[in-house]
Amino acid sequence: MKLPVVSPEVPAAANCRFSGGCGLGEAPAVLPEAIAEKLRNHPCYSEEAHHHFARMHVAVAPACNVQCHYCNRKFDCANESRPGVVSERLSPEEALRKVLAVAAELPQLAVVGVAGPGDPLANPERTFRTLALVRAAAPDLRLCVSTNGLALPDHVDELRAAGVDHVTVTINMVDPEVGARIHPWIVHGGRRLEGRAAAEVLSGRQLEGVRRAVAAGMLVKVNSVLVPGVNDRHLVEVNRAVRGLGAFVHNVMPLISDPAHGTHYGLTGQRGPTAEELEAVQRACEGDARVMRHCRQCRADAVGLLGQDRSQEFTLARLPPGPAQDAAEVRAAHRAAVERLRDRAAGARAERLRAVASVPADLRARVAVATRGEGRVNEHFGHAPSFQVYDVSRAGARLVGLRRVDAYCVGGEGEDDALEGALAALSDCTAVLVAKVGRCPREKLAAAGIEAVSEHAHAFIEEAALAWFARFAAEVARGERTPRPTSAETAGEASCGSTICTG
Ligand SMILES: C[S@@+](CC[C@H](N)C(=O)[O-])C[C@H]1O[C@@H](n2cnc3c(N)ncnc32)[C@H](O)[C@@H]1O
Ligand code: SF4
Ligand code: SF4
Repeated sequence: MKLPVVSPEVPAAANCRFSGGCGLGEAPAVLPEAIAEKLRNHPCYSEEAHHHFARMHVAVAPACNVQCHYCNRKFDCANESRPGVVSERLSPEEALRKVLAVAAELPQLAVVGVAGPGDPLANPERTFRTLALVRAAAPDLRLCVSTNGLALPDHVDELRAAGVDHVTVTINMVDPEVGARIHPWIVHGGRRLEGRAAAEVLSGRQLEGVRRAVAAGMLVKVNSVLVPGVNDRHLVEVNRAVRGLGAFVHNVMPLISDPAHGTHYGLTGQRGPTAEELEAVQRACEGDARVMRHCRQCRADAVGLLGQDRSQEFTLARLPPGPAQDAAEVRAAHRAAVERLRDRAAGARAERLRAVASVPADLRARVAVATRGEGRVNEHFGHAPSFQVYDVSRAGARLVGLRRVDAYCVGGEGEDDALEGALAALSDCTAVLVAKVGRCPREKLAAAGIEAVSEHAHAFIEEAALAWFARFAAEVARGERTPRPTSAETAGEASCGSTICTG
């Protein structure tokens, strides 16, 4: 098999000290080197790394020891990207074949994770055999596990011995009354527990698992699913508890709820949060803690850069029949190229900030960005399945979240609805930066007060955002434009056009 060539035009990573994630531009200065090293190329733990490094999930763990009201793993659709969904389950040996095939094709691959479709630690033999096989065959790849935490206290030593240094634990509550409304039952110690008793055991084990994993030197990310009316007010307490135990980053994710998924929440009409509700909880949790805002809520067999799922290219039937080449040297060259560009971009960023230094400190604007990854404005408005949303000021561009929409430019009867959905999802933005946009959507965006900006196509996101912001600030200064309040400022005024939001 031919090895892919590492492009010298690897995107300028360090255009970014965006907050959230880890703000890796600053990381080496403020974090111990051992931690900065673990962040450098992990796309989920570092907002900046997610532009340049890929992950893959291997679906070796079908069983689960907890039931969540939002999860149904029986439903599969190749086009759907959401947790728990897989096209095929793998044996550990098949997983290794797939890892090596992906590693040979994707120089950006940095992380292999087990994230289901059930729970990795409810399938310990399969999970640990997979980790051992991958470790032996491709030791430069990071290993990562995502668990509900029920069995975590029993496996921390084994995880560490397996070379896992990133663990994600889903914690939706620390109050069993709240927990009973999210997790109807668990199986623990060979017994099935229900309701409050189940939630009490689950919560105790989750917190103990986090404590032990941190003590063992692992970086712990906590995922919380935001369920409006159930744990929205409670997640600040969860945040406090897990920070107290040393969790590194908190990922507050919106509930995905649809009757077609056959989940309890879907069938009972429990809605997901609006973009504003999600942002409000993330802000409340932020304080001095790290909050992840770039999570894509991936499938349990996701492959590629976040937001660029290539899982269907790497199904078992499509893998090369023989042993795939492990292209470790190509991955190392990619890492080195990104490092060089990080150094260069750090200087370029200072220059870009100087260009907006005279903008009033209190002027800010919210912009949406259509991107396919690599840190660039490189997606057509009508093809974007989601937009990254940034708040821009003279301090730089700060990611506030991801708005998922139905791509409207796909033909068919739903086009108008999809465009309306996108307009609603971006209703608190002043501009949308795109690689291209048609005349009709441009006019509709303008009528909704959103400027479609295509002149920075293929530029790096912060570079494009600041260039647009400099022009916007000049127009505001001349009295030609009025700054628009963001949804956080108008608290609930805007509605949400997200496909993950039924509200
Ligand atoms: C499918 S789970 C697999 C790992 C493990 N069993 C767990 O729950 O952490 C991966 C992540 O997806 C989240 N998830 C599953 N279904 C979801 C849904 N409908 N909406 C939002 N998050 C969901 C889980 O809470 C978890 O954080
Ligand atoms: S613990 Fe994970 S896999 Fe199990 S039901 Fe909950 S979300 Fe699904
Ligand atoms: S679901 Fe979120 S945390 Fe997990 S791999 Fe995808 S982006 Fe990363």
